[in-house]
Amino acid sequence: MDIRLGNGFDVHAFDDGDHVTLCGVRIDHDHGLKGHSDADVAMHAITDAIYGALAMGDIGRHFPPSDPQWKGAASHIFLSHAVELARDNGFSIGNIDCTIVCEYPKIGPHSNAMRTRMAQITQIVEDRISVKATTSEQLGFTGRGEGIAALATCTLVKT
Ligand SMILES: Nc1ccn([C@@H]2O[C@H](COP(=O)(O)O)[C@@H](O)[C@H]2O)c(=O)n1
Ligand SMILES: C[C@@]1(CO)OP(=O)(O)OP(=O)(O)OC[C@H]1O
Repeated sequence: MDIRLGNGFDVHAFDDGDHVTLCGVRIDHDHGLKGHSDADVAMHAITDAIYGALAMGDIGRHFPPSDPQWKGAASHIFLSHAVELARDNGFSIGNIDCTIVCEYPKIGPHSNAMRTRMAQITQIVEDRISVKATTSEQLGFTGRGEGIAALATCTLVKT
C-alpha cells in the first residue's frame, strides 16, 4: 500500500464585507476576506494539502493569481481539481484534517456544515473529514483580528 501525507497552510486578510466563506459555507461576519478568488482560506489549505501529498505543486501553480479567469472564483473549483488529480494518479483520499485559526467568527457552530460540504466536493464520507478551530489567544495577526489562517493535513492511499 502506498500512503502519502500532505500539508497545506494559507492566510487571507480581513476586508470590508458582511460574510466569509470557509470550507464552502457562508458565515455572516462583520468583515469579508480579501483574495483573488472567494478567499476560502480553509479550502485553499485543504487543496494545497492534496497537491502536497501528490508532490504536484501548489494552488498558485495550478490557478495563478495573475490569471483573471480565477477572479472571484468559487474555491470548490480548485479543490475539485486537486481531488481529480489524485484520482487520475490512482489515489483515494484517506482523511482530511483542517484547523482554522481566528478569534472570530466562531467556527464550532458551522463545523458540521463544513464537513458536509467538503464531503460533497471530495466524495469521501464525512467521518473522514475533520474541521477544527482555535484562537491564537489574541496574539499575532489572527489575535488582532486582521485575518484568518488555516492549516490542513490529508492522507492519500493507493491500494
Ligand atoms: N474561531 C474559533 C476559535 C475557537 N473555537 C472553539 O473554541 C475552543 C477554544 O479555543 P481556544 O483558542 O481558546 O483554545 C476551540 O477548541 C474551538 O472549539 C471556535 O469554535 N472558533
Ligand atoms: C486561489 C488563488 C486563485 O487565483 O487566489 P487567492 O484567492 O488570492 O488565494 P491564495 O490562497 O492567495 O492562492 C492563490 C491563487 O491560486
